[in-house]
Amino acid sequence: MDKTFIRDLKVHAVIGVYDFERKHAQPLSFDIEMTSDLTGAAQSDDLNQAINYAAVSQDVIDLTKSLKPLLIERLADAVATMILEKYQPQSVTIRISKPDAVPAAAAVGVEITRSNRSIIS
Ligand SMILES: Nc1nc2c(c(=O)[nH]1)N=C([C@H](O)[C@@H](O)CO)CN2
Repeated sequence: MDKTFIRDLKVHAVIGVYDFERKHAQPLSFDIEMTSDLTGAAQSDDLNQAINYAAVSQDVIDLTKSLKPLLIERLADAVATMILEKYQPQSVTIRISKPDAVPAAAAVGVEITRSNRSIIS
């Protein structure tokens, strides 16, 4: 399946369970993969037929800055739901890294995959 991807999208946002994390924004990095058939965009050469990765990036930044979640899992799920509903890929995989959370680690975080079927109930 074809993919549109965003790699290492950097966002500063409030996230975390501890008091000190609620007082200051911290860096996050997103890797996002969206599967869809890209044949229509390729044949038409029309951005409207594609998943606009610049628009997705801005929506991810805006949602992340406004949500201020405790858990990175909640953020990942909210971002996946927004992308599925607004951009209609067949599936989306979101990996979010918190590079400053555990000093001994290069980064910690989560990766989730959601498909359009999984949000239809
Ligand atoms: N699975 C998770 N574990 C932890 C999270 C999280 O969001 N998901 N968050 C924290 C703290 O906020 C941490 O980032 C501070 O070091 C701990 N574990």
